[in-house]
Amino acid sequence: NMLATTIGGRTFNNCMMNAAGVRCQNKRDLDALVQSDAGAYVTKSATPQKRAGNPSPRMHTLPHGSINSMGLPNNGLDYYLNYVIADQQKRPGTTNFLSVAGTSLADNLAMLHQIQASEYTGFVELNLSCPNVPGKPQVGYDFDRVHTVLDQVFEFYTKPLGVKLPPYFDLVHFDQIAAILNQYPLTFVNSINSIGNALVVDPQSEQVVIRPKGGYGGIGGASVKPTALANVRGLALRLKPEIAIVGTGGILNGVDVFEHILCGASMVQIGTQFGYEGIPLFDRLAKELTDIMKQKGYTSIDDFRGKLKTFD
Ligand SMILES: O=C(O)c1[nH]c(=O)[nH]c(=O)c1Cl
Repeated sequence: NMLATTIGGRTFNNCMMNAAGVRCQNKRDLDALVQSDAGAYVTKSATPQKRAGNPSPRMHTLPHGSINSMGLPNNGLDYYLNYVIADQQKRPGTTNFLSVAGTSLADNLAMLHQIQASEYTGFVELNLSCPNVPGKPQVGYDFDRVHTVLDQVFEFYTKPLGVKLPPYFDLVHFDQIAAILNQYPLTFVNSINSIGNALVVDPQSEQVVIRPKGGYGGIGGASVKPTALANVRGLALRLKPEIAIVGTGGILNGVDVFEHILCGASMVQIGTQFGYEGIPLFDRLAKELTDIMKQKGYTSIDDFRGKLKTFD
């Protein structure tokens, strides 16, 4: 079909899925994704143990996007690992994404050892970009740390793995992170996570809109699309072809999916808008994207992936 895509030798019948953290924290949410037209699902980023996360209000939505400082609330790795293993037994041949976000290198390594030893055969998304754990810097902004983490992970981890990156805002940083990532057998890179530590103010109440960190949180939604596309394109132009790109950020409509693919994405993830719209989003986006492709005479996303033109 027109929306099929392949990453790491696995074929998905739809190049669209949820972004980690949105409507994917419990079995009910994940079952809804399994039943939907999404090409895959990703589970809420897991820590080794169940975690309550930051105090509420910790998420706020606005016309042009969302701000969140959830603080990694999740049911713990066992919950999600059991879910994805049960699902792969029920639906052999399907591939999904298990997201892990340890708050320390030791936690990340422990979780990956557990997954390596398990019968899980799907993808792992190693989240190096959570901006909301108080006192914890984003690994993705410390290039030496990224090197260390990936060195230690690939000492033992042999199953398909990708990393979730924060947005970068300097072409030199695209060069630097790509030079590191190209040294590893990564299956994919997911770009971007929310734009971290933004501040939303309510002028009427003269107050911030979320409790944690004095109101600071990660931004998602329409306003981050130009940054998301810049990162998808920046990585597509620099990463070795074996590393697929998952494009995340600012997708509301089919045309936004089209733009992410044009910039080099093989799969796209939708967060903020999926939070608003729920499961019907995937049918709407599939129809809108298919219509765009038909108007342009494309029959597969391979026809235009990465083919963004410049003026020269
Ligand atoms: O606060 C969160 O749970 C969170 N929020 C985000 O916007 N990105 C992340 O990776 C995570 Cl882990």
